[in-house]
Amino acid sequence: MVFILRTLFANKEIRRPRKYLLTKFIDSVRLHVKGGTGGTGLPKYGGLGGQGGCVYCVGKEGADLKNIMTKYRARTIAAGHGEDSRKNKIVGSPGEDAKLEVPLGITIYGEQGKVLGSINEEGDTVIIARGGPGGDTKNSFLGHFGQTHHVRLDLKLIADVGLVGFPNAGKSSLLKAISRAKPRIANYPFTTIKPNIGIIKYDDLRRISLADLPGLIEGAHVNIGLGHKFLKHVERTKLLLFVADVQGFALSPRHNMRSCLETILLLNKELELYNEELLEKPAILAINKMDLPGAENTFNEVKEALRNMDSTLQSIPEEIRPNKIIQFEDVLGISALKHNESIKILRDRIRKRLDEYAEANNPDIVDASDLFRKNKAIMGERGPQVT
Ligand SMILES: Nc1nc2c(ncn2[C@@H]2O[C@H](COP(=O)(O)OP(=O)(O)OP(=O)(O)O)[C@@H](O)[C@H]2O)c(=O)[nH]1
Repeated sequence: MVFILRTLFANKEIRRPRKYLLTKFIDSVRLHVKGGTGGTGLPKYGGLGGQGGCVYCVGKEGADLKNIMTKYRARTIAAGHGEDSRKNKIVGSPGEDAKLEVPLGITIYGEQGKVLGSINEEGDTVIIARGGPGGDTKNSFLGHFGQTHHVRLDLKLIADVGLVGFPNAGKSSLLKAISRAKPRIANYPFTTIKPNIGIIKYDDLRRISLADLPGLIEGAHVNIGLGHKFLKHVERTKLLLFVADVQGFALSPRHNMRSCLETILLLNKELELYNEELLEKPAILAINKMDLPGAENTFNEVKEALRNMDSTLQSIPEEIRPNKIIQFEDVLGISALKHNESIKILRDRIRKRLDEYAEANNPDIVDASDLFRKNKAIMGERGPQVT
Protein backbone atom coordinates (compact mmCIF):
# COMPACT_ATOMS: atom_id res chain seq x y z
CA MET A 1 0.00 0.00 0.00
CA VAL A 2 2.74 2.41 1.03
CA PHE A 3 4.57 1.51 -2.15
CA ILE A 4 1.48 2.22 -4.32
CA LEU A 5 0.88 5.60 -2.62
CA ARG A 6 4.52 6.52 -2.96
CA THR A 7 4.46 5.64 -6.61
CA LEU A 8 1.24 7.55 -7.26
CA PHE A 9 2.29 10.72 -5.47
CA ALA A 10 5.94 10.64 -6.37
CA ASN A 11 7.22 13.86 -7.84
CA LYS A 12 8.09 13.12 -11.45
CA GLU A 13 10.97 15.63 -11.33
CA ILE A 14 13.02 13.62 -8.87
CA ARG A 15 12.23 10.21 -10.28
CA ARG A 16 15.46 8.58 -11.34
CA PRO A 17 15.90 6.32 -14.34
CA ARG A 18 16.09 2.63 -13.61
CA LYS A 19 19.42 1.51 -12.24
CA TYR A 20 20.47 -0.40 -15.35
CA LEU A 21 20.01 2.76 -17.40
CA LEU A 22 22.52 4.58 -15.22
CA THR A 23 25.34 2.19 -15.95
CA LYS A 24 24.82 0.65 -19.33
CA PHE A 25 26.03 2.14 -22.59
CA ILE A 26 23.12 1.92 -24.97
CA ASP A 27 23.89 1.70 -28.65
CA SER A 28 20.71 0.12 -29.95
CA VAL A 29 17.07 0.93 -29.20
CA ARG A 30 13.89 -0.65 -30.54
CA LEU A 31 10.83 1.58 -30.67
CA HIS A 32 7.22 1.27 -31.70
CA VAL A 33 6.33 4.35 -33.75
CA LYS A 34 2.89 5.50 -34.86
CA GLY A 35 2.08 8.20 -37.37
CA GLY A 36 -1.11 10.16 -36.57
CA THR A 37 -4.44 9.33 -38.22
CA GLY A 38 -5.74 11.81 -40.77
CA GLY A 39 -8.82 13.87 -39.72
CA THR A 40 -12.25 13.22 -41.24
CA GLY A 41 -13.49 15.51 -43.98
CA LEU A 42 -16.91 17.10 -44.15
CA PRO A 43 -18.56 16.00 -47.44
CA LYS A 44 -21.49 18.42 -47.14
CA TYR A 45 -19.15 21.45 -47.35
CA GLY A 46 -16.23 19.80 -49.13
CA GLY A 47 -14.23 20.15 -45.87
CA LEU A 48 -10.77 18.54 -45.68
CA GLY A 49 -9.48 16.58 -42.68
CA GLY A 50 -6.02 17.49 -41.37
CA GLN A 51 -3.09 15.26 -42.23
CA GLY A 52 -1.83 13.01 -39.37
CA GLY A 53 1.48 14.03 -37.78
CA CYS A 54 4.74 12.21 -38.57
CA VAL A 55 7.36 10.78 -36.24
CA TYR A 56 10.82 11.87 -37.29
CA CYS A 57 14.40 11.72 -36.06
CA VAL A 58 16.74 14.71 -36.08
CA GLY A 59 20.49 14.49 -35.53
CA LYS A 60 21.71 16.45 -32.51
CA GLU A 61 25.22 16.59 -31.17
CA GLY A 62 25.28 15.55 -27.53
CA ALA A 63 21.98 13.62 -27.65
CA ASP A 64 22.10 10.00 -26.54
CA LEU A 65 19.95 6.91 -26.76
CA LYS A 66 19.78 6.59 -23.00
CA ASN A 67 17.68 9.77 -22.82
CA ILE A 68 15.26 8.35 -25.38
CA MET A 69 14.88 5.22 -23.28
CA THR A 70 14.23 7.24 -20.14
CA LYS A 71 11.80 9.57 -21.85
CA TYR A 72 9.83 6.88 -23.64
CA ARG A 73 9.74 4.12 -21.08
CA ALA A 74 6.94 2.35 -22.95
CA ARG A 75 9.14 2.49 -26.10
CA THR A 76 6.17 3.88 -28.05
CA ILE A 77 6.16 7.21 -29.82
CA ALA A 78 2.99 8.48 -31.42
CA ALA A 79 2.40 11.62 -33.45
CA GLY A 80 -0.83 13.65 -33.13
CA HIS A 81 -3.96 12.98 -35.17
CA GLY A 82 -5.14 15.36 -37.87
CA GLU A 83 -8.08 17.58 -36.93
CA ASP A 84 -11.52 16.76 -38.32
CA SER A 85 -13.13 19.29 -40.65
CA ARG A 86 -15.92 21.26 -38.97
CA LYS A 87 -18.60 23.65 -40.10
CA ASN A 88 -16.70 26.60 -38.60
CA LYS A 89 -13.25 25.29 -39.58
CA ILE A 90 -13.53 23.67 -42.96
CA VAL A 91 -9.85 22.68 -43.27
CA GLY A 92 -8.70 20.66 -40.27
CA SER A 93 -5.24 21.40 -38.84
CA PRO A 94 -2.53 18.78 -39.34
CA GLY A 95 -1.59 16.60 -36.35
CA GLU A 96 1.45 17.48 -34.29
CA ASP A 97 4.69 15.83 -35.40
CA ALA A 98 6.73 13.89 -32.86
CA LYS A 99 10.40 14.86 -32.99
CA LEU A 100 13.05 12.55 -31.68
CA GLU A 101 16.52 13.98 -31.11
CA VAL A 102 19.12 11.32 -31.77
CA PRO A 103 22.92 11.25 -31.58
CA LEU A 104 25.01 11.45 -34.74
CA GLY A 105 25.99 8.09 -36.21
CA ILE A 106 22.52 6.52 -36.08
CA THR A 107 21.20 4.13 -38.71
CA ILE A 108 17.46 3.51 -38.62
CA TYR A 109 16.17 0.07 -39.54
CA GLY A 110 12.52 -0.73 -40.22
CA GLU A 111 10.79 -4.11 -40.22
CA GLN A 112 12.89 -6.95 -41.72
CA GLY A 113 16.06 -4.91 -41.34
CA LYS A 114 15.22 -2.46 -44.13
CA VAL A 115 17.33 0.69 -43.79
CA LEU A 116 15.08 3.76 -43.48
CA GLY A 117 17.95 6.22 -43.35
CA SER A 118 20.96 7.35 -41.39
CA ILE A 119 21.88 10.44 -39.44
CA ASN A 120 25.48 11.54 -39.64
CA GLU A 121 25.32 15.30 -39.24
CA GLU A 122 23.57 17.76 -36.98
CA GLY A 123 20.13 18.54 -38.41
CA ASP A 124 19.87 15.41 -40.63
CA THR A 125 16.22 14.32 -40.62
CA VAL A 126 14.60 10.96 -41.32
CA ILE A 127 10.85 10.33 -41.12
CA ILE A 128 10.30 7.04 -39.34
CA ALA A 129 6.46 6.92 -39.35
CA ARG A 130 4.34 8.85 -41.83
CA GLY A 131 1.05 10.40 -40.83
CA GLY A 132 -2.14 9.25 -42.59
CA PRO A 133 -3.74 11.58 -45.18
CA GLY A 134 -6.76 13.61 -44.08
CA GLY A 135 -10.24 12.95 -45.50
CA ASP A 136 -10.97 14.47 -48.94
CA THR A 137 -12.70 13.57 -52.19
CA LYS A 138 -10.13 10.85 -53.00
CA ASN A 139 -10.88 8.81 -49.90
CA SER A 140 -14.58 9.54 -49.44
CA PHE A 141 -13.68 12.12 -46.76
CA LEU A 142 -12.38 9.41 -44.43
CA GLY A 143 -8.97 10.05 -42.88
CA HIS A 144 -6.44 7.22 -43.11
CA PHE A 145 -4.41 5.58 -40.37
CA GLY A 146 -0.77 6.60 -40.14
CA GLN A 147 2.14 4.21 -40.54
CA THR A 148 2.65 1.98 -37.50
CA HIS A 149 5.68 -0.26 -37.12
CA HIS A 150 8.78 -1.11 -35.13
CA VAL A 151 12.08 0.59 -35.84
CA ARG A 152 15.56 0.02 -34.49
CA LEU A 153 17.97 2.89 -33.93
CA ASP A 154 21.49 1.57 -34.13
CA LEU A 155 24.37 3.76 -33.07
CA LYS A 156 27.86 3.48 -34.53
CA LEU A 157 30.05 6.13 -32.99
CA ILE A 158 31.63 8.60 -35.36
CA ALA A 159 35.25 9.17 -34.40
CA ASP A 160 38.37 9.70 -36.49
CA VAL A 161 40.44 7.14 -34.64
CA GLY A 162 39.40 3.87 -32.98
CA LEU A 163 41.56 2.39 -30.21
CA VAL A 164 41.71 -1.38 -30.21
CA GLY A 165 43.63 -3.49 -27.75
CA PHE A 166 43.49 -6.18 -25.11
CA PRO A 167 42.22 -5.28 -21.64
CA ASN A 168 44.80 -3.57 -19.44
CA ALA A 169 46.95 -2.58 -22.43
CA GLY A 170 46.60 1.07 -21.39
CA LYS A 171 44.04 2.33 -23.91
CA SER A 172 42.26 4.51 -21.38
CA SER A 173 45.57 5.80 -20.01
CA LEU A 174 46.58 6.69 -23.55
CA LEU A 175 43.28 8.42 -24.22
CA LYS A 176 43.81 10.46 -21.05
CA ALA A 177 47.41 11.31 -21.96
CA ILE A 178 46.68 12.31 -25.51
CA SER A 179 43.36 14.14 -25.05
CA ARG A 180 41.44 15.81 -22.28
CA ALA A 181 39.14 12.84 -21.70
CA LYS A 182 38.86 11.45 -18.18
CA PRO A 183 38.25 7.73 -18.57
CA ARG A 184 38.34 5.26 -15.68
CA ILE A 185 41.74 3.64 -15.28
CA ALA A 186 42.50 0.63 -13.08
CA ASN A 187 44.83 -2.28 -13.02
CA TYR A 188 42.31 -4.97 -13.85
CA PRO A 189 40.84 -6.11 -17.15
CA PHE A 190 37.57 -4.67 -18.41
CA THR A 191 37.66 -1.38 -16.52
CA THR A 192 36.33 0.12 -19.73
CA ILE A 193 32.84 -1.25 -20.26
CA LYS A 194 31.54 1.41 -22.60
CA PRO A 195 33.19 3.45 -25.36
CA ASN A 196 34.77 6.77 -24.34
CA ILE A 197 35.46 9.59 -26.74
CA GLY A 198 38.41 11.96 -26.39
CA ILE A 199 39.38 14.93 -28.54
CA ILE A 200 42.95 15.86 -29.47
CA LYS A 201 43.31 19.59 -30.06
CA TYR A 202 46.20 20.74 -32.24
CA ASP A 203 47.76 24.21 -32.27
CA ASP A 204 46.16 25.05 -35.61
CA LEU A 205 42.73 24.34 -34.04
CA ARG A 206 42.31 21.03 -35.85
CA ARG A 207 40.40 18.57 -33.65
CA ILE A 208 40.65 14.81 -33.94
CA SER A 209 38.34 12.48 -32.04
CA LEU A 210 39.39 9.13 -30.61
CA ALA A 211 37.09 6.35 -29.44
CA ASP A 212 38.41 4.10 -26.67
CA LEU A 213 36.60 0.78 -26.83
CA PRO A 214 36.38 -1.98 -24.25
CA GLY A 215 39.23 -4.50 -24.59
CA LEU A 216 39.01 -7.44 -26.94
CA ILE A 217 40.31 -10.83 -25.87
CA GLU A 218 41.15 -14.10 -27.50
CA GLY A 219 37.87 -15.71 -28.54
CA ALA A 220 35.91 -12.43 -28.65
CA HIS A 221 34.28 -13.75 -31.85
CA VAL A 222 32.58 -16.49 -29.80
CA ASN A 223 31.47 -13.82 -27.35
CA ILE A 224 34.19 -14.32 -24.76
CA GLY A 225 34.78 -11.23 -22.63
CA LEU A 226 32.66 -8.45 -24.03
CA GLY A 227 32.76 -10.13 -27.45
CA HIS A 228 32.60 -8.21 -30.68
CA LYS A 229 29.72 -6.06 -29.43
CA PHE A 230 31.75 -2.85 -29.54
CA LEU A 231 33.70 -3.49 -32.73
CA LYS A 232 30.93 -1.98 -34.82
CA HIS A 233 32.07 1.37 -33.44
CA VAL A 234 35.37 1.18 -35.32
CA GLU A 235 33.58 0.67 -38.63
CA ARG A 236 33.13 4.41 -39.10
CA THR A 237 36.59 5.43 -37.94
CA LYS A 238 39.23 6.44 -40.46
CA LEU A 239 42.25 5.12 -38.61
CA LEU A 240 42.81 2.19 -36.26
CA LEU A 241 45.16 2.65 -33.33
CA PHE A 242 46.27 -0.72 -31.97
CA VAL A 243 47.50 -0.54 -28.38
CA ALA A 244 49.53 -3.49 -27.13
CA ASP A 245 51.08 -4.05 -23.71
CA VAL A 246 54.81 -4.68 -24.12
CA GLN A 247 54.53 -7.35 -21.41
CA GLY A 248 51.79 -9.27 -23.21
CA PHE A 249 48.56 -10.31 -21.54
CA ALA A 250 46.98 -13.16 -19.56
CA LEU A 251 43.36 -12.79 -18.48
CA SER A 252 43.96 -14.90 -15.39
CA PRO A 253 46.49 -17.51 -14.20
CA ARG A 254 44.23 -20.14 -15.80
CA HIS A 255 44.53 -18.54 -19.24
CA ASN A 256 47.43 -18.69 -21.68
CA MET A 257 50.03 -15.97 -21.30
CA ARG A 258 50.24 -14.22 -24.66
CA SER A 259 53.35 -12.27 -25.61
CA CYS A 260 53.18 -8.76 -27.04
CA LEU A 261 53.53 -10.08 -30.61
CA GLU A 262 50.86 -12.71 -30.00
CA THR A 263 48.40 -10.12 -28.68
CA ILE A 264 48.94 -8.07 -31.86
CA LEU A 265 48.27 -11.10 -34.06
CA LEU A 266 45.26 -12.04 -31.97
CA LEU A 267 43.82 -8.55 -32.34
CA ASN A 268 44.41 -8.83 -36.08
CA LYS A 269 42.58 -12.18 -36.07
CA GLU A 270 39.62 -10.92 -34.03
CA LEU A 271 39.19 -7.97 -36.39
CA GLU A 272 39.42 -10.31 -39.35
CA LEU A 273 36.74 -12.59 -37.87
CA TYR A 274 34.46 -9.63 -37.25
CA ASN A 275 34.86 -7.90 -40.60
CA GLU A 276 37.81 -8.44 -42.89
CA GLU A 277 37.32 -4.99 -44.45
CA LEU A 278 38.50 -3.38 -41.20
CA LEU A 279 42.00 -4.62 -42.02
CA GLU A 280 42.04 -2.35 -45.07
CA LYS A 281 41.93 0.75 -42.88
CA PRO A 282 45.13 2.64 -42.19
CA ALA A 283 46.50 1.51 -38.83
CA ILE A 284 49.14 2.57 -36.30
CA LEU A 285 50.58 0.22 -33.70
CA ALA A 286 51.46 1.73 -30.32
CA ILE A 287 53.37 -0.59 -28.01
CA ASN A 288 52.69 0.74 -24.53
CA LYS A 289 54.43 0.63 -21.13
CA MET A 290 57.86 1.29 -22.63
CA ASP A 291 58.94 2.66 -19.23
CA LEU A 292 59.11 -0.89 -17.85
CA PRO A 293 62.48 -2.67 -17.65
CA GLY A 294 63.36 -4.78 -20.69
CA ALA A 295 60.70 -3.08 -22.81
CA GLU A 296 63.20 -1.81 -25.39
CA ASN A 297 64.37 -5.36 -26.25
CA THR A 298 60.81 -6.65 -26.65
CA PHE A 299 59.93 -3.64 -28.78
CA ASN A 300 62.85 -4.29 -31.14
CA GLU A 301 61.97 -7.98 -31.35
CA VAL A 302 58.33 -7.21 -32.19
CA LYS A 303 59.34 -4.66 -34.79
CA GLU A 304 61.70 -7.17 -36.38
CA ALA A 305 59.04 -9.90 -36.32
CA LEU A 306 56.50 -7.60 -37.99
CA ARG A 307 59.04 -6.73 -40.66
CA ASN A 308 59.63 -10.42 -41.47
CA MET A 309 56.04 -11.52 -41.24
CA ASP A 310 56.38 -14.59 -43.45
CA SER A 311 58.94 -16.29 -41.24
CA THR A 312 57.20 -15.03 -38.05
CA LEU A 313 53.92 -16.67 -39.01
CA GLN A 314 55.58 -20.04 -39.38
CA SER A 315 56.61 -20.02 -35.74
CA ILE A 316 53.17 -18.90 -34.50
CA PRO A 317 50.60 -21.51 -33.33
CA GLU A 318 47.89 -22.01 -35.91
CA GLU A 319 45.02 -21.03 -33.60
CA ILE A 320 46.27 -17.46 -33.36
CA ARG A 321 47.46 -17.07 -36.95
CA PRO A 322 45.40 -14.57 -38.97
CA ASN A 323 44.79 -15.21 -42.68
CA LYS A 324 45.19 -11.61 -43.66
CA ILE A 325 47.83 -9.45 -42.02
CA ILE A 326 47.15 -5.83 -41.24
CA GLN A 327 49.78 -3.41 -42.53
CA PHE A 328 50.81 -0.88 -39.92
CA GLU A 329 51.76 2.55 -41.20
CA ASP A 330 53.81 3.17 -38.06
CA VAL A 331 55.03 1.08 -35.16
CA LEU A 332 55.77 3.25 -32.13
CA GLY A 333 56.87 2.61 -28.58
CA ILE A 334 55.02 4.78 -26.06
CA SER A 335 54.47 5.27 -22.36
CA ALA A 336 50.96 6.46 -21.61
CA LEU A 337 51.72 6.68 -17.92
CA LYS A 338 54.87 8.80 -18.16
CA HIS A 339 53.21 11.11 -20.67
CA ASN A 340 56.54 11.81 -22.32
CA GLU A 341 57.82 12.73 -25.79
CA SER A 342 56.47 9.46 -27.23
CA ILE A 343 52.91 10.72 -26.80
CA LYS A 344 53.72 13.87 -28.72
CA ILE A 345 55.20 11.79 -31.55
CA LEU A 346 52.08 9.64 -31.60
CA ARG A 347 49.84 12.73 -31.73
CA ASP A 348 51.79 14.03 -34.73
CA ARG A 349 51.73 10.66 -36.45
CA ILE A 350 47.94 10.37 -36.01
CA ARG A 351 47.55 13.81 -37.52
CA LYS A 352 49.84 12.97 -40.44
CA ARG A 353 48.02 9.75 -41.27
CA LEU A 354 44.61 11.40 -41.07
CA ASP A 355 45.75 14.24 -43.32
CA GLU A 356 46.98 11.67 -45.83
CA TYR A 357 43.64 9.90 -45.57
CA ALA A 358 41.77 13.17 -46.19
CA GLU A 359 43.94 13.90 -49.17
CA ALA A 360 43.36 10.47 -50.67
CA ASN A 361 39.61 10.66 -50.12
CA ASN A 362 39.04 14.35 -50.87
CA PRO A 363 41.33 15.24 -53.74
CA ASP A 364 40.03 18.83 -53.50
CA ILE A 365 42.03 19.40 -50.33
CA VAL A 366 45.42 18.70 -51.88
CA ASP A 367 48.28 21.02 -51.17
CA ALA A 368 48.27 23.87 -53.74
CA SER A 369 52.05 23.71 -54.31
CA ASP A 370 51.77 19.99 -54.99
CA LEU A 371 49.01 20.63 -57.53
CA PHE A 372 51.14 23.27 -59.22
CA ARG A 373 54.06 20.83 -59.48
CA LYS A 374 51.81 18.10 -60.92
CA ASN A 375 50.24 20.46 -63.46
CA LYS A 376 53.62 21.71 -64.53
CA ALA A 377 54.78 18.15 -65.14
CA ILE A 378 51.72 17.42 -67.29
CA MET A 379 51.97 20.66 -69.28
CA GLY A 380 55.67 20.45 -70.06
CA GLU A 381 57.58 23.38 -71.47
CA ARG A 382 55.13 24.40 -74.19
CA GLY A 383 51.79 24.13 -72.44
CA PRO A 384 49.23 21.29 -72.42
CA GLN A 385 49.96 18.32 -74.66
CA VAL A 386 46.95 17.03 -76.55
CA THR A 387 47.03 13.26 -77.08
N1 LIG B 1 54.03 1.14 -16.33
C1 LIG B 1 53.02 1.56 -17.08
N2 LIG B 1 51.76 1.26 -16.73
C2 LIG B 1 50.76 1.70 -17.51
C3 LIG B 1 50.99 2.47 -18.69
N3 LIG B 1 49.81 2.75 -19.26
C4 LIG B 1 48.86 2.18 -18.48
N4 LIG B 1 49.42 1.56 -17.42
C5 LIG B 1 48.72 0.84 -16.35
O1 LIG B 1 48.02 -0.27 -16.89
C6 LIG B 1 46.80 -0.48 -16.19
C7 LIG B 1 45.66 -0.56 -17.18
O2 LIG B 1 45.49 0.71 -17.81
P1 LIG B 1 44.14 1.15 -18.54
O3 LIG B 1 44.41 2.45 -19.18
O4 LIG B 1 42.97 1.04 -17.62
O5 LIG B 1 44.03 -0.01 -19.63
P2 LIG B 1 42.83 -0.31 -20.64
O6 LIG B 1 43.45 -0.87 -21.88
O7 LIG B 1 41.96 0.87 -20.81
O8 LIG B 1 42.10 -1.46 -19.87
P3 LIG B 1 40.55 -1.96 -20.00
O9 LIG B 1 39.73 -0.84 -19.46
O10 LIG B 1 40.54 -3.16 -19.16
O11 LIG B 1 40.31 -2.25 -21.45
C8 LIG B 1 46.67 0.66 -15.19
O12 LIG B 1 47.09 0.20 -13.94
C9 LIG B 1 47.64 1.71 -15.72
O13 LIG B 1 48.16 2.52 -14.68
C10 LIG B 1 52.37 2.78 -19.02
O14 LIG B 1 52.68 3.45 -19.99
N5 LIG B 1 53.32 2.30 -18.17
